[in-house]
Amino acid sequence: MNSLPKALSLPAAPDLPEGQWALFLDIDGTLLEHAAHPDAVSVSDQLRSLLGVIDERLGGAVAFITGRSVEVADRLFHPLKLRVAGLYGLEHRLAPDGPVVAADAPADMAALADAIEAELDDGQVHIERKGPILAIHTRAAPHLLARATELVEQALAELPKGYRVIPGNAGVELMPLEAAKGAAVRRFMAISPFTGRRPVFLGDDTADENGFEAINEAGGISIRVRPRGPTVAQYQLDDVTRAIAWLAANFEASPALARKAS
Ligand SMILES: O=P(O)(O)OC[C@H]1O[C@H](O[C@H]2O[C@H](CO)[C@@H](O)[C@H](O)[C@H]2O)[C@H](O)[C@@H](O)[C@@H]1O
Repeated sequence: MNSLPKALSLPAAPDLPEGQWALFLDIDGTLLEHAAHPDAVSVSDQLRSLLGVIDERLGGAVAFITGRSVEVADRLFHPLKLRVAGLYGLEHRLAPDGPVVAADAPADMAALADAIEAELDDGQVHIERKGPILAIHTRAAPHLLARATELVEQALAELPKGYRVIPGNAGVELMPLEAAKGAAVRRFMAISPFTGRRPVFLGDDTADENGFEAINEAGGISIRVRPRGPTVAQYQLDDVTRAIAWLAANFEASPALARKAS
């Protein structure tokens, strides 16, 4: 990853000029407010319907790029079904009704998860087992974040090469190197209906930085929601509410933007 600039104050995301756009969306912290537990988030009917309209307006050039699995993304947004790169790109569904294709991922982390859980020995820490990815959520026990990070770093040192640790939002995740949002964005940009369009990516986390890099390289627009640390994103939006309002203003409501759709 490029070295990140120190500046935290970015210009606010501008209104987009007329053009052929492709839209990539992170889910948690970007479209959905954070909740105490990963299962406690909810999707409003308005958001579901907004995304459905945008998908139609952009001729299907819309994809979730998320750390959630494709299955969980589908469940959250049901009955809306979009294109998705799940597990940070370790799996993807390139067409809404197409198959979910999974990378040859390294071994399941369940045993490691059990060991870390036993070590933390605290009912308030939630360990999310996502097959080859392990997420430790300390939102309900912030005092355990440092210890959780230490345990995951120790596990990383003992694993074969090919993994990395990424800070999450109120937690930490251990994942294979192949799990990278930038690669997921590039995969979509190489196929219809994304190819030839200018990409926009909204994300809010450290794991989104890699996606922002791919977007910047492609001459697109990278937007970090509520930036709290260094970022390569070009623009910012202050919170989830503003991110959704920006999406609506740029891709749904404006008659000028209706002309942008394919
Ligand atoms: O790439 P994203 O779509 O942003 O997903 C990142 C992770 O999001 C989820 O965890 C985060 O959101 C939870 C619900 O608000 C919150 O409880 C947790 O503290 C956050 O870290 C999800 O559970 C992870 O699997 C995703 O990787």
